[in-house]
Amino acid sequence: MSNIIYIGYEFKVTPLQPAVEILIAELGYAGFESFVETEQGVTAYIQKDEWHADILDDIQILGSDEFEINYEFSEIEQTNWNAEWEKNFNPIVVDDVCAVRAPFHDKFDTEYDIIIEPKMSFGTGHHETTHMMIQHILKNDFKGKSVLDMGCGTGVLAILAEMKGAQPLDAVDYDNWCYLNSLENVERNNCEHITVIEGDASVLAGKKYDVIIANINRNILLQDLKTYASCLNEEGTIFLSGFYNDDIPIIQEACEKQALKFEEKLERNNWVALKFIN
Ligand SMILES: C[S@@+](CC[C@H](N)C(=O)[O-])C[C@H]1O[C@@H](n2cnc3c(N)ncnc32)[C@H](O)[C@@H]1O
Repeated sequence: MSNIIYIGYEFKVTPLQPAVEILIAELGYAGFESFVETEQGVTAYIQKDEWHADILDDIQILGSDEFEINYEFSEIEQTNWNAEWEKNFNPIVVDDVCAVRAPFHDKFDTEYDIIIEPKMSFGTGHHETTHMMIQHILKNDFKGKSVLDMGCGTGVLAILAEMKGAQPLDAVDYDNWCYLNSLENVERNNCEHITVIEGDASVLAGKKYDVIIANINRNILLQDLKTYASCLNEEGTIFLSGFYNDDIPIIQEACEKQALKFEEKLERNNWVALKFIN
């Protein structure tokens, strides 16, 4: 079991919406990785290693006159966290086709039914970027394709890609907790073709894929795009998310440098998920 220490911020928000939604989006961008919506607002978690005293300086909604937002924060033992999460995880259904739910929820009558126990890792499908990446996967052909899910979180995207016929698949995350959680979820969903790897772009040397899925964040994508592109087979496809509309020009420029051509954009709440082909 990983011994990562988290800092948890309990935000009390009045009125709740749309403030909570905006707050979660801004905190995600600042490096917070998990969120539990509560009756009074939201509790947000960030790894202690990623935290710094000015972490909330760029969270603009905290300065808004339209909402009252108070917060307290404290260090959290990761293991104390699961029960709270379980109480607050609602299942979601994307485009009436793909359900993402916890083991304790009833089964949905959808074509794809993914069971995820995310605990501390990102990827319940609640986040706009996960939702849009699921939409991209649903719309595209994965039959017989080799796939890399970079920054796999819970493994949800690799699991859906396998359900759509992809194989073999690598699901990579540098966070030990996500690595362990993806292993669990892969097994829970009876996936047989996914190899879960703990690491960053350095584990990709010499590997080749037909499709790369990377929902991470703007800076990591800009840093590692060249490596991803070098792993893409001819006529391959790459899906990128974890950034905002305003970031499109810089991401697109980086992709064009790697001879990747823009194909499609999905957008939710100012977050985007882009498709490029080579
Ligand atoms: C936004 S979450 C996406 C999770 C999941 N793929 C989804 O769509 O819900 C990004 C994930 O990338 C991982 N990550 C961040 N930087 C990374 C890096 N340099 N290499 C590998 N994984 C990374 C994080 O640990 C996190 O699990």
